[in-house]
Amino acid sequence: MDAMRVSQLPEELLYLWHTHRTEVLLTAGLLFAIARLAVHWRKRTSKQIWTPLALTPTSEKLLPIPSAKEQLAVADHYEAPLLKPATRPKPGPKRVTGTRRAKPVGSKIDGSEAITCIQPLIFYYTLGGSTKAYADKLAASFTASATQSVLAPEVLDLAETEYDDYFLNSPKKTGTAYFYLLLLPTYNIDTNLSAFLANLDETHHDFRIDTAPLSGLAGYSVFGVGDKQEWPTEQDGFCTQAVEADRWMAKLTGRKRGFPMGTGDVRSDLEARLEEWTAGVGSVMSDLAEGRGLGEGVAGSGDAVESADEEDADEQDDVTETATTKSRRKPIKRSRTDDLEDMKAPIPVDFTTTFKTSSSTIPAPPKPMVPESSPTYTSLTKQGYTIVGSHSGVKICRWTKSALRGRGSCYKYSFYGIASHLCMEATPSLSCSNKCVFCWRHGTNPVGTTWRWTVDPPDLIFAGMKEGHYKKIKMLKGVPGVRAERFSEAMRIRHCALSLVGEPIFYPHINELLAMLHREHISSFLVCNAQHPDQLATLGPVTQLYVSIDASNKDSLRRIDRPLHRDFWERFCRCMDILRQKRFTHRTVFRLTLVKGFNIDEEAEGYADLVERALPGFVEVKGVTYCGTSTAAGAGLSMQNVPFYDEVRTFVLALEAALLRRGLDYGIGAEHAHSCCILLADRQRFFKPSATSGDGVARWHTLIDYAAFFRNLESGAPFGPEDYVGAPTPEWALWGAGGFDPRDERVDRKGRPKVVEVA
Ligand SMILES: Cc1cc2nc3c(=O)[nH]c(=O)nc-3n(C[C@H](O)[C@H](O)[C@H](O)COP(=O)(O)O)c2cc1C
Ligand code: SF4
Repeated sequence: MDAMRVSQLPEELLYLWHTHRTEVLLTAGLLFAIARLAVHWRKRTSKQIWTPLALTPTSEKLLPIPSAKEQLAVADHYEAPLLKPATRPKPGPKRVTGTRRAKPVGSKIDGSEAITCIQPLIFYYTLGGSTKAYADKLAASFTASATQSVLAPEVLDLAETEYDDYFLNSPKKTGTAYFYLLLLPTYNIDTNLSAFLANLDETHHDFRIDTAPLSGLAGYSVFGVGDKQEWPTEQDGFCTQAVEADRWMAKLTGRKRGFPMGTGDVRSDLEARLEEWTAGVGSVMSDLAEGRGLGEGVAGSGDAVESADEEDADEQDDVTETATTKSRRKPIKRSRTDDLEDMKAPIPVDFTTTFKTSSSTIPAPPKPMVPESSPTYTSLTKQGYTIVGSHSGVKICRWTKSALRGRGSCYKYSFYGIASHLCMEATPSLSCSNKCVFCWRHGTNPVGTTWRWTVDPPDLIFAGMKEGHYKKIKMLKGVPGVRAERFSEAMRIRHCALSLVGEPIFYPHINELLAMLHREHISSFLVCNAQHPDQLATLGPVTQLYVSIDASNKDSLRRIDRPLHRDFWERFCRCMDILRQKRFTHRTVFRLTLVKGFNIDEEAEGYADLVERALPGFVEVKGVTYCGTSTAAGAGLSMQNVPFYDEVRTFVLALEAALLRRGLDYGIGAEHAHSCCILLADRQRFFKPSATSGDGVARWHTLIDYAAFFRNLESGAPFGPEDYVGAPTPEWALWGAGGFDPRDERVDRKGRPKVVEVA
């Protein structure tokens, strides 16, 4: 029986298994999981508590848990992650944190190290000996004027100079900052000078060397000695090696051109040019010694706003320039608004928020038009305006910069002989009584039919304008291509265009301001908008008096000028009659700004009627310049409204014909294709035989004899525009010749030479 039960046991077990296998398996799995968890928990606990510190004798003894401080102290050895969960390093480039310190460019001269004196070093190169003689003369002049802060110069012959000592590293002496003066002739043959220039080039491009190894210098300036008889212009080769040296030095010093490069012709003006340059360089070194730096706008020494052109030039000069060098300056967004006068001032500024009209019946005391604390003030200042007093402004126009670089003046040079680098553009009233569609200011400027602001005295305005203008000119001294002689000339204002923004005639003391200009022999061009007949009637002497004629009839004028005065047409017509009277005492000009779709089509006859009514001496016809702002676009203006030069020409011919039909003898006296501007002039008065030529041939005489204007004015006797007619209009400015002075270099937007095409 027992044996039988035993034999049945496997079967029973199998049966039990089949019946309970699920429970058995589940129980086993659960037990296994509990066991695993227990083992795992034990491991963690033991790791946390029992792991001995490295280098500590191993023992089975329970060790105390180290404090956080202790853990940090042994961080290299202790396995910290269980106390502070480890963060996995993110894949990707290693991130370096911390503050990057800016390299102290020019810190020596900007005060991080005390500089007690400037040491000028005069480098020269010579083959024939003349440049050495000039270098010695320069040294003698600086030695004579040496002080404790600007030392007597050392003179170094480049042929005997170790380049690496001076052009790879700059000399170092505690408390001394060095200023390099380079006097260089030009040779179109291979000389040591070519090797010197090649060395500068190599240093700049050597990737092992900082791109500006000479940035520790206080500054530098180059003077070129050349021969204009054989090499009349820079393009022909005049002083090209000096130009090249100047360019390399700008790069090697981190743009520390202390004074514009000077050039002199050995056969004519060298002595005079060198004298000017010496004076300029001398004053810069004195400024440096007195801690005033190189001046705003010169890289490495301050505000670079006005040096935007340098960036352009460098891009064009050196396409391999590194990002490091470029990143020194923020690219400056150029607006197309530089030629302010052309477009009635085109930068949008919100004046409206500042001047809310009071609902009170008690008249509020007058307020400043543009207070210093206003956003308008900040905005205008940022855009390069200098706000003078509380309602006047001054700004350097792009033509002034262009003329300083020998790249041409504005149309007023071709028509009237005004060199742009001698001209100051300003206004004594930023406010106006129109909202012209082609003006950026509409709806945003302080407008009004009467003057309702505080009035600044004219002497304050005049002094502030000059100060602002000269300050801006000085900012340009480090800009590449600025010519030393033009820079020196620019430090004496000869002309003032009162036309920047607003309505100059609105200023209650306009006559006093004009008299102040004239007393300093600064000629005056005043532009007004034919809305202030009373002020026009009482206007005193002006060298040239403009009236903007933006439309030929009432409807068109309302559409385009959007005047504030209800009686705008009556005012306009009265101004025409006053101008007719004034033609005997003033040189009067109509300025027509052509806006396609607004005031060109079929208006020639209407304009001819206005000319017949006012009989201006001249009619300037100019295509509008689109300023590309949203405000202009909001006024319905786009590039489509800018006429082509051909269209301006066609219009002028139509106007000339319309005038002739009325028996008015006007003809085309000059043109400036570059500004899309053409000048019609009264033949009776300005087309005549020249007094100087003596050949009896009649010629256009649109230029002004400024000296004669002041002579007449100071004589006290009555005089008229015929009394200060200048020399004949230059051949290159006449109709069909284009109007660009061939002595200037014409360049495109990138500074490349441009071929002048004329019809
Ligand atoms: C062979 C030769 C080539 C010259 N090439 C130029 C030139 O390309 N551009 C220029 O402006 N002057 C040129 N010159 C004029 C010299 O720069 C000028 O005479 C200068 O005063 C020479 O200076 P130095 O006497 O110190 O050597 C050249 C003169 C010579 C003799
Ligand atoms: S007249 Fe003077 S301000 Fe006007 S565009 Fe010419 S240079 Fe500039």
